[in-house]
Parts: sequence; structure tokens; C-alpha cells
Amino acid sequence: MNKNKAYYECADIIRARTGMKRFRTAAILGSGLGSVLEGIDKKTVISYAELPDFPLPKVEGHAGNVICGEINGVSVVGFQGRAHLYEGHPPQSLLTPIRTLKMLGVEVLVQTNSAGGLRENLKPGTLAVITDHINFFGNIPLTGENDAAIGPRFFDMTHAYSPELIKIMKRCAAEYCIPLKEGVYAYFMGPNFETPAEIRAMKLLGADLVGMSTVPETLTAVHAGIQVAALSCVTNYGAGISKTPLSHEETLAESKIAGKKMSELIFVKHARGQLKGTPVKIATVINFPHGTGNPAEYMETAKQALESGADELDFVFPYRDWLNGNRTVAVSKLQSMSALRNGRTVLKIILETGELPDLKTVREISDVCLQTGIDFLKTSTGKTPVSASPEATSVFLEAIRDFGHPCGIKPSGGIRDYAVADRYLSMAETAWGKDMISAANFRFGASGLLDNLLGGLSSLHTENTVQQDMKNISVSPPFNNTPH
Ligand SMILES: O=P(O)(O)O[C@@H]1C[C@H](O)[C@@H](CO)O1
Ligand code: HPA
Repeated sequence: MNKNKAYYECADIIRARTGMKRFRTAAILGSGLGSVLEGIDKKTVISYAELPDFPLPKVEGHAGNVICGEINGVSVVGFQGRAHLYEGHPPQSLLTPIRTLKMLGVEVLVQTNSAGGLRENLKPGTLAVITDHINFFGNIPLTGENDAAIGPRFFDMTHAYSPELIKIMKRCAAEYCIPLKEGVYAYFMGPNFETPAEIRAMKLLGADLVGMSTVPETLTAVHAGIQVAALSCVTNYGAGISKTPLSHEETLAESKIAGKKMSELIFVKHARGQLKGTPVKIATVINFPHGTGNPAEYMETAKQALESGADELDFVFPYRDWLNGNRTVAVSKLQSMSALRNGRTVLKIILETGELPDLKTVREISDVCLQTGIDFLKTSTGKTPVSASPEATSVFLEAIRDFGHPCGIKPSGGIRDYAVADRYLSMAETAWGKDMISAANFRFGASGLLDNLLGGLSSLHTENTVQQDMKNISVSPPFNNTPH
């Protein structure tokens, strides 16, 4: 990777100025929408002028600041305004802001823009989530030499605007009673507004919105593996549909009004919670925290969660039934939960291993779970005095090995130390092989761990604070017949 590229330096400056190592989510705020990030906590403002090769916007309504901070504990970096190609910037100059985000670890980019509406229901003041785009301009930032360390020469645009993020936006909009339309965005370079003939042509081709931005950044982000969501604030009807001449003054006036709604939609509490930890996967706990819930009630909760789009269910195993001798009841509750989910839902079972009397019981319940066809064995809720332990994790790994079919593990509860987490990871690597570990089969309960993990990334493998008792834990490789 060429270390001389300006985006490395820009990311270093942002890290140094904010004291934050990594940002999860980014937003680009379009014409007149710069106030959307005003409520951010721990705010640091950095002018684009301080960042090497950052293209400076020259249009009113685009302040040209990077705003960094946190929203409900989620680290966010926002670009207050963008440079447009109609301002005379070379297309490749738009690479720097997006690749800076990549260097900062951003996984999700939410773009906003002001746009013309081409359909009757896309009237001024409407918010619309972009589902796809049409690029007639052609000359995009990615022409020229490809940086293979960022992304491939040729890349797929089938889901350029993440279907999962669109789903989340729609759900948040419904919950907060914010009308949200959707549409295909046609990109013209500008600076002129389109002609009525161009607008008619765009309508025929399937466009619903028209604008002068967003597409170069979407292409650059998709190329870099960043997930994109984009929201248009409709500020006028397209030329020929609008009864009045189009102007940038109108854009700014309308976007100011819609900006408030937009900020609710992007950063509503609900969405923040969902985006925390993992930007796209939504998990919810069921029968939590004691595993003693009323089956009719928690089954209904689980159904609602699935209907609302939950991707993962974390079900607390009815371990008290089991411990009270009602094993059949416990197993039947587990089976009912497993039967409820649809094909794509991930089911994790929390055994609450710290409440089980011995490792033999951990093993027995693990075996029952595996036979039921669940996706993850998870140690703990974090609500009991004893949570994740290497011993229980070791039993999980042995049970999975003996069962012979893949199943993930999730040590959770009380893991606050990078080195401790690393040891759990090593256990899984020893059992399954380093190359076999991925988020599909290995997770941590990360809420108490996140800060330490981020802080500890630089000191990987140098920590020496592993608890002594963990050093002796090991698990045999898959399908080795070591007795347990
Ligand atoms: O939000 P963006 O930058 O896309 O804003 C649109 C396109 C032009 O920059 C401007 C025209 O009024 O608004
Ligand atoms: N066309 C292009 N860009 C725009 C428009 C439009 O009608 N409105 C706001 N930005």
C-alpha cells in the first residue's frame, strides 16, 4: 500500500485531533444540511483546509468542516458539506475524503443531498431514501490507476445502497412517524439545473430524483467496501414539473426545513442502538435475563422481533427448568424457539454457564442445543456473578468438535480485557484452525470490551496480563479423539 497517499495523512490528523482511533459511522451533509450533526457529543471540528488534498467546497451551504464525536456512544465522523465536480475539482480529488473514512475504519456511510423530485409524490420537503442511481456523467473518481489495497479494479454495484440500511431507515421512519419515500437518483454534473427534456427522459428511464452529487462518493465508498445509505431531501420539483424557476436559494431554504427531520431519521435513538457494535445486524435477547419467561409472551416478542427485521435472536436457555429436573420442558422450549425463526435468523443460545453447577451440565446442555440445530453457544447474559469462563468455552468447543457439524461460540459477560479476549480467540483458533475463524462462528460479548479492544489494537500480542488460570486451557483440534 502506498503510504504517501494523502488519505493516510488526513486520517492521522483526525485521529490526533480527536484522540479517537476509529470511527464506525460517517455522514456527508449536503446542501443546507450541515446542521444535521449539531447535537453530537464530544465534538471536534476540523476545517477541510487543515487536511492535505481535501477538496474545498466553494458553494454556499457547504461549510467545509469535519465534525467528529459520538452519538449515544457510537463514534461518528461527519463531513459538513462536500465538493462537487461542477466546481472544477478533478474527479480523482473526491477520492481523498472517502478514503480517509476508510483509513479511519468507517463501515457505514450515510450520505445526504438536496435533490429535485420527478414524481408527484416527491414534492418539496419530502425525504426519500435512495435505492439505486443512474450515472450519465461517466467520469468518476475511480478512473485512472487503481489502488488494489483499497478495492478491486472492477467492482459490483448491485447493492450499492445497502438493502439492510434502507430497511433500518424505513423502520426508524415508521417508528418516528416521519414520512419517507424512496427512489432512484439520476446524477447530472451540473452546475445547471436540468432541462425539462432531460427530466422527461430521466422519468422514462426510471429515475425519481435528480441531483448533482452523491454518486461519485457512493462509487468510491462501495469500491472501498464501505456500506452506503443515502437520503435525499427533495427541495423542488424537477425542471418543467416545477411551476417556478429553479434556484440554489430555493434548495437552501427547503433543505433547512427538512434538515431537522433528516437528523432524526439518521440518528434517532433507535437507529443508534441498532447500529452500535455492528452497523447492519440487529440482534435481540429473548427470555432474558433469567430464562424463566412466560413462553407465550417471549414467543410473541420473538415473532415481533423477526417481523421488525431482527437478524439474530439470543435466547436464554431455560436452565432453571433443567436444574429443577424438568429437562423435557427445557428442551421443548428450546425447540419451539428454534422452530420459530426463519431461514436467515441466527439463533444463539445463552446457557448462563456461571449458574450451572458443573462442566458436565454445561456439556449436557450444549449437546442438546447442538442437536436442536442452533447457530451459536453463548456463555452468559452478564447479569450473574460468574459470566464467561475459559472452562465453559473449552466445553463448548469440545461439544462442537464431537457433534461434528459447525456451530459458533460466543464467550460473553465480563470480558473487559483485550488480552483475555485474545486468549478466547486463541482457544477457538487452536480448536478450528486460524483460517477458519470469522464472525460467522466466533464472537465476543463486546460491550465491556470495546474501548479496551480499540485501545489495544496497537499493542496486539504484546500484552502480558492474561489471567494465569487461562494459560492451561487448551482444546484438542477437530475430531481428535481426546477423552473429555
Ligand atoms: O446536496 P447537494 O450538494 O447534492 O445539493 C444540490 C446539488 C447542488 O449542489 C445544489 C443545487 O442547488 O444542491
Ligand atoms: N436538479 C439537480 N440538483 C438539484 C436539484 C435539481 O432539481 N434540486 C436540488 N439539487
